[in-house]
Amino acid sequence: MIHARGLRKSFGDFEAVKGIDVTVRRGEAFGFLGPNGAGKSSTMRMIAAVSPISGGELRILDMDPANDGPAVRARLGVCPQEDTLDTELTVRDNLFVYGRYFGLPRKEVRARVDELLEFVQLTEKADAMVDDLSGGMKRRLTIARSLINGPDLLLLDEPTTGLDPQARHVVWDRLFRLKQQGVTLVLTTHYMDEAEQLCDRLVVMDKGVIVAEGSPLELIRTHSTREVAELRFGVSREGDTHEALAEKVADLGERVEVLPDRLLVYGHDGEEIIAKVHERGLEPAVTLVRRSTLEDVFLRLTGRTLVD
Ligand SMILES: Nc1ncnc2c1ncn2[C@@H]1O[C@H](COP(=O)(O)OP(=O)(O)OP(=O)(O)O)[C@@H](O)[C@H]1O
Repeated sequence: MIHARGLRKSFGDFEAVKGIDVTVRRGEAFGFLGPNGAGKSSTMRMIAAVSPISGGELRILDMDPANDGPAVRARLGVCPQEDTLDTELTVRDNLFVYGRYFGLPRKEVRARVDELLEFVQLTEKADAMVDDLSGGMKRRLTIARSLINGPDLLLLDEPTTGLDPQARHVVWDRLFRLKQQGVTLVLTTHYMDEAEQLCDRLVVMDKGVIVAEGSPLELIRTHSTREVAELRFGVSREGDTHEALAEKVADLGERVEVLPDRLLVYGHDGEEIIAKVHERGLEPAVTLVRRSTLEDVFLRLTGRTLVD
């Protein structure tokens, strides 16, 4: 579905995407995970055939977006990061008008609109104006709009950014269903939980390059340990900076990370690590054992958290 080799994007002297290789296969959910400014949106815009590539090679649906832009775009569904719904139209008309842009016959669009409203659970809002919808509903409407042409490939740029937890789960549920229906999904996100929930395979991007690639599980297995013991210390005694505390527990795990508010000790058995911390007379105010996540992978590979 997507084949990119050495793909680059520059804005003047600034190189936002520095030669990345990406392959997306039919039917998979593929993610670009990375913090703000990693180059995810720039990549997505090239894939959507709306931004010319600055270098390398890119084929979308076995076509060249530079020469076959309209043909590529006709087979894509695009859910952009910003809300681009038409506020002067009703929910139903937003879909109807968009469907007509693709040259679909009226009758066919009408049936498709009803089907999509049902799918994104907005049938009851069909005649409401867009401004009267919640953020989550608007996002679902944008997803419905991106599906109007029955796309082979659906591109979603940060599909749940700005939504509250419940609204995010509803969007995830819909995307999950699309995946089950065999739609190829390509999404960008800076939420590691979103990447873990939805993506079969993903690349971790930072500063325009790909720093890791694989399934969420493979990435975690390759770049992190099974468990993580989180230690939060209260007001520390003189000399007990986080760095000093980190040294005192360094041998308890395979690796220790120092964050502004806590220490992360990576190892096989988090409970055992915490027991040993106590044995040494160190008394963290709060402890937590959890499994490793993609956030830990990112931290390992870049020395920063995704939120940073
Ligand atoms: N049109 C543009 N002109 C100049 N610089 C740009 C342009 N678009 C993006 N950039 C720069 O390219 C870099 C990558 O931006 P991009 O939007 O691709 O990142 P991102 O990973 O999608 O981040 P975000 O989550 O903030 O969208 C940033 O430093 C950004 O400032």
